[in-house]
Amino acid sequence: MSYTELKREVFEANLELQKRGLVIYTFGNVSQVDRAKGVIAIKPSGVAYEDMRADDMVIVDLDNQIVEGTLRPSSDTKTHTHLYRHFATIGGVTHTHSTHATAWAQAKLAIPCLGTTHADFVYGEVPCTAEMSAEQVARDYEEETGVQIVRAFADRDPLAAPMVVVAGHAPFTWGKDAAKSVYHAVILEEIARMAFLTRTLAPQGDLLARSVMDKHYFRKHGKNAYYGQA
Ligand SMILES: O=C(CO)[C@@H](O)[C@@H](O)COP(=O)(O)O
Repeated sequence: MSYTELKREVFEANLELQKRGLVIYTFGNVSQVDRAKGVIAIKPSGVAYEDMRADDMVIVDLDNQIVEGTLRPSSDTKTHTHLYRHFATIGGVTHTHSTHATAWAQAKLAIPCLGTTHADFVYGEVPCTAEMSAEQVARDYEEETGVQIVRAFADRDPLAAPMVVVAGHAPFTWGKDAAKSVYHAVILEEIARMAFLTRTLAPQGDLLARSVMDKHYFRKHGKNAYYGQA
């Protein structure tokens, strides 16, 4: 894929965030990796969606060095590249501050699987990362955000739950490409809203029965050796 094609795909995925109501002003960012070239295209930092053009997307290598572009890459770039380096199967990453997913992140709570809507997309809970140490924050907040996300998936397949809420911050999602990572961001905000409302109605309510979760998730995604550990 040429840089022009990569930037176009990432540009359109970023615009979809705004179309879906997941971001305001300059919040959030989407990227996509070209593993053959060892680069990503990512939204420029601080640029409003309505002012953005495809050529504004910044090409960065996986060591966070700018390869092409005149604008500053997103301030979250190091989190994106950390995920590409550690999750070998992903092709796109999305970060938003969508309201309900961010509320779960700020509450430092994983999003429980309370219904089949959740189970259609995520096997088990949507994890919440552990809080960072003061040393990690001082060292490099964005890189350490990636570290915390990878740690949250130490015993989970990142494709079994292509999303996470970062404690005290907001959600990150991923997928096979930028468009799929945005799709997962839309799904995450909806299941986060449903879980919040469900917990408001029934604070002590039960999780979805494991047999029902298995049926719904495996029907859509198939079963592999990973499952049974979540
Ligand atoms: O997470 C944050 C800030 O907490 C960022 O997503 C948000 O401010 C957008 O930053 P960028 O414009 O991508 O540098």
